[in-house]
Amino acid sequence: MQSESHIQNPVVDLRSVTKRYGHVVAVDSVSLTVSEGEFITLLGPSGSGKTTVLRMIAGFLQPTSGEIYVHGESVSDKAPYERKIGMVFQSLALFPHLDVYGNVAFALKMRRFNPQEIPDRVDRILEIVRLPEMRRRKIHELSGGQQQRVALARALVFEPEVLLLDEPLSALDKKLREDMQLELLRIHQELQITTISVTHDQKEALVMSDRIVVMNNGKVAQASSTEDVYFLPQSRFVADFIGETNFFEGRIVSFNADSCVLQHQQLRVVIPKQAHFVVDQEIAIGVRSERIQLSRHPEMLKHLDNRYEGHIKEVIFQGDRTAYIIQVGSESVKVVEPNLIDSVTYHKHDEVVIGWKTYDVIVLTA
Ligand SMILES: Nc1ncnc2c1ncn2[C@@H]1O[C@H](COP(=O)(O)OP(=O)(O)OP(=O)(O)O)[C@@H](O)[C@H]1O
Repeated sequence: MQSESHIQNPVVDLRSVTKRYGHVVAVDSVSLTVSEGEFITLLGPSGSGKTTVLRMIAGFLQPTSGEIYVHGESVSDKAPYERKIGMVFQSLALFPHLDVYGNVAFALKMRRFNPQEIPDRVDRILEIVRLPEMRRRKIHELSGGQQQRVALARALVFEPEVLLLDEPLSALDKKLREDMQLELLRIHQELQITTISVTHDQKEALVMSDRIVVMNNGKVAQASSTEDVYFLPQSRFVADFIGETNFFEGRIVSFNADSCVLQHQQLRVVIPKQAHFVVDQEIAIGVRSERIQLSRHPEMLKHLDNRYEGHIKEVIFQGDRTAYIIQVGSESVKVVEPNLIDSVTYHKHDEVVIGWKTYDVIVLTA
């Protein structure tokens, strides 16, 4: 799935890595190359194998088969502390009896840095995570966001080649999590450290990453740039996991110049033509909820290739936007609109027309 063309200076390279626990295949033949300075995120539902991949890279777990390389060298026989990898866990794992300085310095002492170098190194990294004045505070005297920064400083202070982040922001409330995402981005831009992060929060993955690796059942479902994962999902799983998508399955019934017509029950949908399509072929398509236009007046959507009449079945107010469930024949279609005025535009039972352009249709290949 991953295009090899953009890979420059590979830092971490997983080659057909599998991890089994008895009959459970936690990670199933994952191959992935991470370039120097890249920020990639492993994204997927609970149990899809994200943490297992990260723990194998860190050296806390051994692959059942396959090989992991860091800077071209196999790391199979290296203990975690020999791998030059910094890691921040969800639990942070800070030492409560040590102050901020002691926690950060610990990472250097453990790696036997010259004691004379330690104070300067700690001070430099505390500047970068913006905690210099907190040096002598105990961990319980810090806010959640500040503790997060200490954990990050401890993972970065020995200048690792790779930074691994295992859901480090998931315990924070939404506002703080968003602030810390930007903070992490800033630090990543400043240090240019190759980073592999794990999350099941799609927004976090989209905000932070250069590339997203979507995992499902221990396998890589798609590894692409953030924009491609969103705009060009390759499978129903990816289109469903990231963003909100309406799916239709049907048969191709006819062809036009650069489009063709899919029959899905009573709905005829004009979709972009692909070279391999033939009449009667069964395919699945998706249409993002935010791409569907909605109006009370059929003439307003006259210009769209795909137009259907229906009525509002449900209104779900979400503050900045409203989701409408619209009954179109026997189908329920979800449409999302931003709230641009001080009231919800449509109400239950309203007769409406919905529509979308041919190129708003995502053809799902898998
Ligand atoms: N020590 C273990 N023994 C048996 N099965 C395990 C073990 N560790 C993980 N698994 C299984 O391996 C699979 C992948 O687990 P993993 O923790 O990597 O998933 P994850 O995507 O990180 O999930 P989450 O988002 O919930 O942390 C799951 O089915 C899990 O139950």
